[in-house]
Amino acid sequence: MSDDVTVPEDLEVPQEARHEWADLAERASAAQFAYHVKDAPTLSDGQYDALIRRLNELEEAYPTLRVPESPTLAVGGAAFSTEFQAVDHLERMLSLDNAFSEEDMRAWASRVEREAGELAYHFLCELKIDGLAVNLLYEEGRLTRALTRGDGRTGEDVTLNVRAIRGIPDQLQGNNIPELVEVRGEVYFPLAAFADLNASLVAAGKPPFANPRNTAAGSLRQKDPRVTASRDLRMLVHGIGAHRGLDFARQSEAYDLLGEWGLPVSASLRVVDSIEDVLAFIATTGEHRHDNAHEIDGVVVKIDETALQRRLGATSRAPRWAIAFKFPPEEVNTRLLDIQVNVGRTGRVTPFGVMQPVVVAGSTVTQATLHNAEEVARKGVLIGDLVVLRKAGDVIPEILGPVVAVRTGAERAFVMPTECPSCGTTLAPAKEGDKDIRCPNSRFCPSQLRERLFGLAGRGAFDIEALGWEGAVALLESGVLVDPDLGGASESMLFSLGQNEIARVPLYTRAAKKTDPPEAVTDGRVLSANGLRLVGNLAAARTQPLWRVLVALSIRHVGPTAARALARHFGSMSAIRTASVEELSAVDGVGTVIAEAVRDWFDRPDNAWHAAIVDRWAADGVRMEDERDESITPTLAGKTVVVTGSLKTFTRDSAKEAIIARGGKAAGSVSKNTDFVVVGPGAGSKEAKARELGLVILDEAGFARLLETGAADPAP
Ligand SMILES: NC(=O)c1ccc[n+]([C@@H]2O[C@H](COP(=O)([O-])OP(=O)(O)OC[C@H]3O[C@@H](n4cnc5c(N)ncnc54)[C@H](O)[C@@H]3O)[C@@H](O)[C@H]2O)c1
Ligand SMILES: [Zn+2]
Repeated sequence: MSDDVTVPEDLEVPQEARHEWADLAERASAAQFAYHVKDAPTLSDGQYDALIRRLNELEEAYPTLRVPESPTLAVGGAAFSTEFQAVDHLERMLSLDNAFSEEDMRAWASRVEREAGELAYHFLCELKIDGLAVNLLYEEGRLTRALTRGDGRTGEDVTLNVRAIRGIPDQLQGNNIPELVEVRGEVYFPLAAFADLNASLVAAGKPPFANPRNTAAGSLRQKDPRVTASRDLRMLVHGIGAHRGLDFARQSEAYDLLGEWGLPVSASLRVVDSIEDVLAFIATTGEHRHDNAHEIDGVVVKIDETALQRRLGATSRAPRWAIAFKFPPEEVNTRLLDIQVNVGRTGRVTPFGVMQPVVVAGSTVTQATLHNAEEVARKGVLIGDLVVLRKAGDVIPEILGPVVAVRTGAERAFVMPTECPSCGTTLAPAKEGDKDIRCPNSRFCPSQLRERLFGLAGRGAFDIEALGWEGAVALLESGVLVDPDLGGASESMLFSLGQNEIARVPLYTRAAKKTDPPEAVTDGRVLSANGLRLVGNLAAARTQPLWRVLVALSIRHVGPTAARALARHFGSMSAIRTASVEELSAVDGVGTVIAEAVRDWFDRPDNAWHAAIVDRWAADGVRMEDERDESITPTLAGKTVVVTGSLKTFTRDSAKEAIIARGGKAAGSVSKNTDFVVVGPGAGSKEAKARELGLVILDEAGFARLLETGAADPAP
C-alpha cells in the first residue's frame, strides 16, 4: 500500500514537514489497509485518529501536501484488490468528518448556520454504531445487490453474505415501494451474540475474538456465506444513496418510510432544534455508552432537511451536512512488559500484565488482569507483545489480545511460577483438577494476610474506611498485629488494636505539637486524623451484623449472599460453628459446596488458627449474634426482588437487607424468575430487560409499599 504515497516535490515546503508527512502518510495508509482490508488493525483507533489529525494539520499548513492519494482523503482504504468482485456504487459512499470536542461541534454548527441563510432546519442525532458500512440496492423492492463501502466509489460485492443477515429483508413490504433505492447502513455484531460466540470458542479451546467491530467486518467479508450466516450479525439503517420513485424532504422522514417497508431503523434517533440539544444528546449518550445492544464510538449529527443538505454539499471525502462526534477511545495499544502473579486472600495465584503505562478512558493504566494461566494461553499473549488493552468506564483494564502482525520474534511465553512469590511455598491446586493454583500457606503467607486484611475492611465486610491497601501494609509492617498465641501476624489482633498500638504505626500518626495533650503523645507522635478515624471505625465495626463478620473471615465461596443466608438462618456464629454439612446445605442459597467450605474452614486440623481468630474477635467485643427483629412481617416470603439504579432512602445494602428481613430474595440480575424490579434513576440495562420480560416494575414509593404490604402497584 505504502508505495502509492509519494512525497510531493514542493520545495516551498520545509524538508522537515515533508519528511514528517511522508512518514505519517505511510503509517496511516498501512493502518487503513490493515483495518479495512485485513480486518486486523495494527494501531488503536485513537492512534489512527491522531495520525490523521496530524496529517490534516500539516496539509492545512502546506496545502501542496494534500495530494489526491493522501490518506486524509481516502474513504476506507483506497482501491484494493480483494477476493470479492469489485462493483461501483450508484452514488458515492462518503465517510464522515470527525469532531472531538464541544468546540468542534459548535464550529460545525456555526458553519451550518451561516450557510443555511433563510432555510429553517433541525439536527438529526444518531448513535455512531461501531461496525462496517454496507450499501443495499433495492430494485422494485427486491434486494438485488449488497456492497461494502470499499473506497467509496467501488465496493466489494457481498450480496450472498448480506442475504444471510437476519433482519435485512429480501423483499420490501408495504406501499409506495420505490423503483430503486440504495439503502446505507451499518452491519454490527450485537454484544450479547459476540459474548456467546467467544464463549463457545473458548469452550472449544480456541482463542476468542478481540472486538466486535473487526469480528463483524471479518464475518461479513467471508468467502463462504455459511460462515456469515453462522454469526448473528445485524444491521441498522443510517442513510440513503441513489433513489428513483422516492421523495422525502427530511432524512428522518425517509427513515420512517424505510422502517415501514421492513428495514431495521434505530430506535435511538432524536430530532432536535438547537446545538445545545445536540450537545445534551451527546452527553447522555456518552453516559450510557455501554447500555446499547451494540458498541458505539460516538454520535453522528446530521442536518435533517434535504434542501439544506444539498446546499451544504460535500467534500471529496465527507458530507458537510453531517459530523461524527467521537467518544474518547476505550481501546488502546500498549506494550505488555511482563506478566507477574498476585497471591489473593484465599491463596489463589493470578497472573496480571505489567503494562507500559498508557492513558485510556481518563486514567493511566499500568496493570491488567489475566485471571489464570489458561487465560494467558487462550489469549495468545506473549511477554513483550504489543497488545490491545481495553478499559471501559469503571471496569478493570483487560488485555484483549496481541497485535500479531508487529511481532519481532523477541517475545517470550509466560511460565506460571511453581513457588509462591510472596512466601516461597510450593504452589498447588487446592483439589485435583482445579484450574487455579494456590499458595497453601494461608496462615503466614504475607501476601494472603495482606489481602485478607484489606478485604475484611472492605465495604461488603466490616467497612473500616480508614483501613485501605496502604493501611493493611502499614499495620503489618509495624508489627502491631503479631498474635502471641499464633506466633505471627494475624487479622485476629485487629480488634485488640487500641490508641497505643495504632500510635506505633507511622501511617496513622503525625508529629506531636505543643498543644497536644501529653497523654496522647507516644515517642513524640500522636494519632493523625486518619488514625483517629481508624479507632472510630474499629469501634463501629464491632457492632456490624453477623453476615459481615462471616464475609470478613475469607471463607472460600462465602460472599455476601451466602453469608446473609447463613446469618439469617442460624442467627449466631456459635450455631454456624456447630452446624453439620447437611444442616448448612439445607439453607436456601447455600448448597453443599459452600457448606463443605464452611466446615473445612473450621474443622481441618491445620485450620485451628481460624477458630482462634473468631475467638479473639469475640473476646475483643465483635458482635457474633444478630438480634432478630420479630416485629418485621415476612411480606416478601418466596419473592425475588431486583433493585437497580439509585434510591433516595436506601443504599444498595440497606435495600437488600430490607428485602431479606421480610423473607424475600434480593437478586442481582433480572430473569423471568424475578417477581419485582425496583427502578431508581440511573437504572440501565436491567430496567430494559425487565420491560422486555414484562415484569412488574416499581419506583421507590412502590418499593416502600411493597416492603410494607407485599403488594405491588406498578409505577406509572
Ligand atoms: N485502528 C486503525 O488502524 C484504523 C485504521 C483505519 C480506520 N480506523 C477507524 O475507522 C475510522 C475511519 O473510518 P471511516 O472512514 O469509516 O470513518 P468513521 O468511522 O469516522 O465514520 C464514517 C462511518 O461511520 C459509520 N456510521 C456508524 N453509524 C453511523 C450513522 N448513524 N450515520 C452515518 N454513519 C454511521 C458509517 O459506516 C460511516 O461510513 C477511524 O476514525 C478509526 O476509528 C482505524
Ligand atoms: Zn505464599
